[in-house]
Amino acid sequence: MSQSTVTTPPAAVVSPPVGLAARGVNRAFTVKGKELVALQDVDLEIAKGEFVSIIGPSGCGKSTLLRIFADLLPVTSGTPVVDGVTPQLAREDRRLGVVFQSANLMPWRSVLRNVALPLEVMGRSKAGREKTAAELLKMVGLEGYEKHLPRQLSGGMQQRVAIARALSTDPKVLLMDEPFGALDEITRERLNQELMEIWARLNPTVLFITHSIPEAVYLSNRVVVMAARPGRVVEVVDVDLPQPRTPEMRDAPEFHAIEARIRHLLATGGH
Ligand SMILES: Nc1ncnc2c1ncn2[C@@H]1O[C@H](COP(=O)(O)OP(=O)(O)OP(=O)(O)O)[C@@H](O)[C@H]1O
Repeated sequence: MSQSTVTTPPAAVVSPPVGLAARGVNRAFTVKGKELVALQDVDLEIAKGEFVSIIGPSGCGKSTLLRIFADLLPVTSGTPVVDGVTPQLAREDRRLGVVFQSANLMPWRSVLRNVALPLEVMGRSKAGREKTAAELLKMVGLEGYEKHLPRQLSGGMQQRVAIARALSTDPKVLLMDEPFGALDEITRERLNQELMEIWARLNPTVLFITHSIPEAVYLSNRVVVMAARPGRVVEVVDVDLPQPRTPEMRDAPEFHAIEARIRHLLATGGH
């Protein structure tokens, strides 16, 4: 083969590996005979290991998009990609962890046995799954609470258990739907900090839904701003702040400038 026939490698080889992607994703619902467009032409590429938040008004399709990635909802058209494969494959291969606003713990199971549940379903040995669960509980700051029942924990502690459970299968992708939305501001900021530490340590791809602009800015590499009717992406804002994030950064002018940009996009819907 002569030099002149050597071609450059295809783009797929040189572009960063895909953590999450939506390619031309549409999702409609029929409500009382009328079509409701929950997501219109959503295009999004999130690299492996990136932390991306979604913010937008109620009904703009944030949860719909997350549910599509979680394989809880099919698309009407378009292609969702999770860790390089389909949502279904990613779920079956246990590459996905999901955390919702409500911890959804089993009330009769101890904290340890709640965290170990996905591993139990996978058929992991009792000793193995309890060891993993205990390590994860330590990581989320709940060492010593293994034998407690969920009702004996505060809301913030219950969400920590839910995060530990989502991490139990060592997922490559973590989908979080307003996980701290029901918590008070102090607890929320503490959990933001802990989540940052977990992310730095395990480096999963994270998609995080929030209604809080400071939370989105503090946690993320990028913030996806959405608008409603039809649900669509308005702009993806880069958060050009150094890592690791520290609480003092919340008071920096750069932080406030990014917050102001997002607030403007939310107010105008990008117009
Ligand atoms: N299963 C469903 N059947 C009919 N309509 C639905 C269904 N799920 C969502 N929708 C509609 O799709 C739109 C987007 O809903 P979605 O829950 O994704 O919004 P959201 O941005 O997450 O809102 P919020 O911030 O209030 O949680 C809304 O108008 C909602 O009513």
